[in-house]
Amino acid sequence: MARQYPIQDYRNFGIMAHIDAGKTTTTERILYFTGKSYKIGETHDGASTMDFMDQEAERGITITSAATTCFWVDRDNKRHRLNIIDTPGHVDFTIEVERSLRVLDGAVCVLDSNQGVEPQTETVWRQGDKYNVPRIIFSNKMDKTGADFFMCVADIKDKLGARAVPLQIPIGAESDFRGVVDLIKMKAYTWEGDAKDAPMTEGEIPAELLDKANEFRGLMIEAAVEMDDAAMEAYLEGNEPDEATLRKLIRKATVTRAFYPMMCGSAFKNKGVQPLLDAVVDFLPSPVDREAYKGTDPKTGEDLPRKPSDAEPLAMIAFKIMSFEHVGSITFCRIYSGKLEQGMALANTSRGKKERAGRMYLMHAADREEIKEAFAGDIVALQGMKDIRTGETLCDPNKPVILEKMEFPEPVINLKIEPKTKADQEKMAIALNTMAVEDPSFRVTIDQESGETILRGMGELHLDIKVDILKRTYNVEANVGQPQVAYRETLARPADIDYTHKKQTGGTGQFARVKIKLEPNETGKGNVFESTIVGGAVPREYIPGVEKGVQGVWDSGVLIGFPIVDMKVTLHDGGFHEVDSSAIAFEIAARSAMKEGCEKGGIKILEPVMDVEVVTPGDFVGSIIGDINSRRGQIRNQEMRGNATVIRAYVPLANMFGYVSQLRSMSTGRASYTMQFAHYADVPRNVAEEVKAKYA
Ligand SMILES: Nc1nc2c(ncn2[C@@H]2O[C@H](COP(=O)(O)OP(=O)(O)OP(=O)(O)O)[C@@H](O)[C@H]2O)c(=O)[nH]1
Repeated sequence: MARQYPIQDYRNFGIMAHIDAGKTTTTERILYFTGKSYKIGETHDGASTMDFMDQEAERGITITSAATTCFWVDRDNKRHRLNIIDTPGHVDFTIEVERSLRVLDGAVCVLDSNQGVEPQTETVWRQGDKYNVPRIIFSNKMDKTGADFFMCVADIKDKLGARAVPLQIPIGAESDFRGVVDLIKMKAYTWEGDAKDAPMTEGEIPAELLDKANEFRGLMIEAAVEMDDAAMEAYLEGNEPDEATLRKLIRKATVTRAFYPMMCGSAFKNKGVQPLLDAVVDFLPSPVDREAYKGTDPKTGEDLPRKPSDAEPLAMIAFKIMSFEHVGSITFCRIYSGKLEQGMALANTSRGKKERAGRMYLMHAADREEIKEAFAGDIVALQGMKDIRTGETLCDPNKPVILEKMEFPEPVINLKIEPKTKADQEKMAIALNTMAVEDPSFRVTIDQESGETILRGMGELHLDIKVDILKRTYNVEANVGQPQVAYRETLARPADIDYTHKKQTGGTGQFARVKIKLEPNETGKGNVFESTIVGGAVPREYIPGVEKGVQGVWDSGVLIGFPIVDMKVTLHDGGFHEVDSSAIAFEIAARSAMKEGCEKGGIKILEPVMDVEVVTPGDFVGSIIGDINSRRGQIRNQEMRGNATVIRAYVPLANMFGYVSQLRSMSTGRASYTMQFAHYADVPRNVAEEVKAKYA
């Protein structure tokens, strides 16, 4: 069967926003208007269709990024296939935002018209910049008290340094918000009442808005004609581009990110959503509007870009793995090139494994549709993949390629967890394994010495939710410890060690001698092991044993039991015994040499430092700054955002526990904060003593 929809008519897009700007509501209205969602669910009453996990519905935030397929008919009666990728807005889940941005072609950035650009709007905006994602801005909540569209336009320039070009202006605001003026058509679109089935009525622009509409239409046209010399010339001669040309120019500007079209409405009151869908189709890129996707040849390491075409060999990225009741694990993939058919053999080139395409689905908001084949540009859900992780490439085994990888941040918080019974122990192991596969920013480790299970994640809330899932979805009874900072250890000074491991107790003895040099590596460069042995002082087959010993010490740490980072180890000499040497002997020797070397060179403790942003009314600035200082924080800057003050600071994570409630009580609940991992830094001497006393 051939493809049903030309790739040019696909729109793979996401919706991004600060928490509570209305992303979920906007998504649901889109699903309603595209005819796929039959019931409008409100986020906070648990009936939402996108937020289908209990934990999300209860907390009223979106954690998972589900992909949803729907269709929109444009003004020429052409059906377009929309794949919506939901992205969460909470800082603890930036990883979800990043992975969504990696696989979508465009995005709608939802603002709260009363708040303008909020801290997380800024974060997701910058992430969008990182992945070159074209965007449309939707100024939502125009019905809310204090809603101000023009403030939002200015805010985007001030805070994001981005050029927003309104394609609409609002008709009324706050409780008087009635609709929008379309500056391309120069018509008014209004909705009578707030019902979801209220018809959209086209009419003339209200007289009192005509001047403003003309002013903004002028600005829009000026911005658009910059995209084309002929159009610019014609415009300078007094000829405005016609409607079709204007759309074409705006599309070009959007796709190349010359500017960001700006729309407005109220998702909640069902106003402005249909024009937003028209804009998605008119201006956001289709898969073919983006450059060829970067890839490398797994054998040669050479560049091997893949064009968005069915004629190219199959290549896709697994961007999300989720388990569903009765179905098991589902792998969401974006097909970049080629055609996928049921039963096809696949290569996971990132992992060097074979897979087979079993059942395949298109996911709609509440149901799924089984399909037999899929094409370049599609987002498909595959059932029954054997061994795959987020970010890995699946492709035609005869035309192997590895598509560009995703970056995952290191977890900064640890949580000890202890199952209550033996039965819980077994359930927990299976559950944690599934959860770690689903979320690459969540890791599980078993402490080698104590045998304890440690959950590692991006923040308190992140791990809180994992524990919740464990208890409720998997029915595991467990005792949970206090969240702990994920410290790191690193070498202070170089050290050279000559170590001999010798044992002679009946039977075969053990012998291994290693000479290793330990050096601090550049910050952030990670651990490196190198062997410069040439003359066979350590036979080649024993070198992996040495590396294993070194790695073991890196993993377990030597001072406080946290992993060692940024250390370079060079094996440059050694010795062996014809009979008594073995890989194990060399591993033991390397381990002891490492411990001796770390002691000689000295170990420093590193702690994660967070980039914290507090938004507060002016009255509380003094006490908030005082408090940050007392948390060993370092104020970076302070500026006004609307009528609020924004304080940015670096604060050690260790001193951020329970900050929510402290901030709340300092500001009578009016200040809010967000934070994300910034970097690791040396722990001051007095604090190091405390940390040692606690963990050593
Ligand atoms: N007045 C008004 N309220 C809205 C509008 N859109 C959404 N809301 C409300 O704002 C709140 C947050 O909306 P959500 O859609 O859950 O926002 P979100 O951005 O998905 O939030 P997270 O999932 O937590 O990131 C809810 O109480 C909505 O009912 C709107 O257009 N006008």
